[in-house]
Amino acid sequence: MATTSSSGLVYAFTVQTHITAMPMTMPNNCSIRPSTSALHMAKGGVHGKKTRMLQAGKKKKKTKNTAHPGKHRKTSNKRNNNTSDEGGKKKNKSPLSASNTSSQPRPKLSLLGETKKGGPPWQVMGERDMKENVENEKVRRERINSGLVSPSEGSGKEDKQKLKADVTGSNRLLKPTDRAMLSWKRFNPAIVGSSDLTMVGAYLDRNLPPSLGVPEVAFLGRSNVGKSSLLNKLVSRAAGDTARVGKTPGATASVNLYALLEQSKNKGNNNNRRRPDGGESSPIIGFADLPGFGYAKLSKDTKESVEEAAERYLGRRRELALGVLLVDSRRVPNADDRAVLAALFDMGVPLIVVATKSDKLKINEVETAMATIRDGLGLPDGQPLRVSGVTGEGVRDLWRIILDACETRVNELKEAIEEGRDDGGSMRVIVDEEDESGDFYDDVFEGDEDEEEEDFEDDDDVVYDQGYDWVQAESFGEEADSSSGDFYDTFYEGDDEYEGFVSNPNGFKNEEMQMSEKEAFKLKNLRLRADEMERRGEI
Ligand SMILES: Nc1nc2c(ncn2[C@@H]2O[C@H](COP(=O)(O)OP(=O)(O)OP(=O)(O)O)[C@@H](O)[C@H]2O)c(=O)[nH]1
Ligand SMILES: [Mg+2]
Repeated sequence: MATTSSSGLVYAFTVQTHITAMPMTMPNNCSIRPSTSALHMAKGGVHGKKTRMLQAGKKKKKTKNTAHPGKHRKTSNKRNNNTSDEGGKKKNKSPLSASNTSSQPRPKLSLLGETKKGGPPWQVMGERDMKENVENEKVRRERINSGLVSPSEGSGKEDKQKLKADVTGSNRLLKPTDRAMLSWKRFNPAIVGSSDLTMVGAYLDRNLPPSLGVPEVAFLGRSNVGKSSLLNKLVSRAAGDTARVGKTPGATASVNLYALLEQSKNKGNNNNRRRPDGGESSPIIGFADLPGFGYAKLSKDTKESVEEAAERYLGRRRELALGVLLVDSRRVPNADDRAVLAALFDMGVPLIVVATKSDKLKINEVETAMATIRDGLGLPDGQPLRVSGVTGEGVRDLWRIILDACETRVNELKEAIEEGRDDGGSMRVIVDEEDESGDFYDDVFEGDEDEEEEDFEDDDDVVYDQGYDWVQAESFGEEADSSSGDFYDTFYEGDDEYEGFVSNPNGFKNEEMQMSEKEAFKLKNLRLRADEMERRGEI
């Protein structure tokens, strides 16, 4: 029943009369380049010949392209683990471009949202697949009725065993040390709270922020576009629940790294930073709030170092799963926006463009505003995604895209490791041996199982995969009022010496069991659904 992806992970289990798990390949499948015209509108051009990434229109120093080509190749290849020394042989290459290295594979660039015209960008199962599933189920039932299969198969026992074997098998493809990368899979945005987000630090030096060992999502866009507010909104599920994501002019003048922590059973209690075994909560997704570009008030030097920090992060951060480019929904995209889009594209960073402050648009302005951004940036249908850091519009969709992108990035890294293109590096988090018992996770998951039963009782079309059942959760996305801004005062306080996460993984010793239980539950749910279809005479 469960299908494994080409890279071995058990993938999306999409329900809606869907009996078979489908690979969730959204980001790679949706690969699309921005239209050529849009790219060429970016000052400096697509290939970065004349532009630094965050400085649209600025001329690049010649020496960077000619005298030391290898320097930039090294930079650009970090993300893709490319050690080729052919740098400089080809002309017109972006110093940040991984795409121009011929001999090494690179992650496919994706602009999310291309999958289905008019439909959500994450739609993964077409009508044909659904029909096929229904046909398969039909055949299975006929076989049961005609006595061709054993009662145990009819009761789903064999299916369950196969499912378990599939899940277990694909889990085994991951080394225990890699499993920490999958922690986000159990994350449920429906119950996230601001206390789950912690600042790791602000970085403006030559080094990259410390690795959290988990996939990361970067927010970038013009200054004041709403990056921090949106990040806030992602983790603030109720009115007044605001994370400490900074806002003072130029506050985001460094790469501010946040960690979303694993969720504990008793939500909303700050003391739950500690697990029952005394260890600290581990991160499951990293969020980088990148410096806003186009911020006129910064001095030239500061601006340059800020841009360099962002550029370094984007070009080298191997765990970067998704870039979220924010544009103000009321404005026409400018050269900066296009240059950043082109640079991200060139670096092979999967990308979603979101139009912020959608609450400020009147209903009759929405369509035109979105079309203006789409045309201005050469985006595919379905983009930009409309979001509001005030009302929470688009936040659910963004979460889904983020989680999908995390999955894809983990798979890419895993493949790279398996093929010897990557040594694992910082994503290989050391597993704490004391966690072997898995008691903590038994405890956590006991409660979740019940929640799931409730969620899937209804007859609505449910589309979920790998625990993305939050799509249905009613508690999610409560409309909240605007954040006051007071909390920004404490933005930098006390965070300087933060060092909780880097070597604090806990692995998923019990993950096999949890996943097979989860899959078994889904199977049960599918059977109920199939029964209902049969009752209605649909199969
Ligand atoms: N109405 C409305 N206002 C918003 C929204 N998002 C942000 N704002 C406001 O826009 C201003 C800038 O928001 P920030 O989130 O600080 O923007 P930023 O992109 O992080 O800015 P920098 O860190 O300076 O780059 C603040 O006054 C926010 O309250 C939104 O969705 N709707
Ligand atoms: Mg900010």
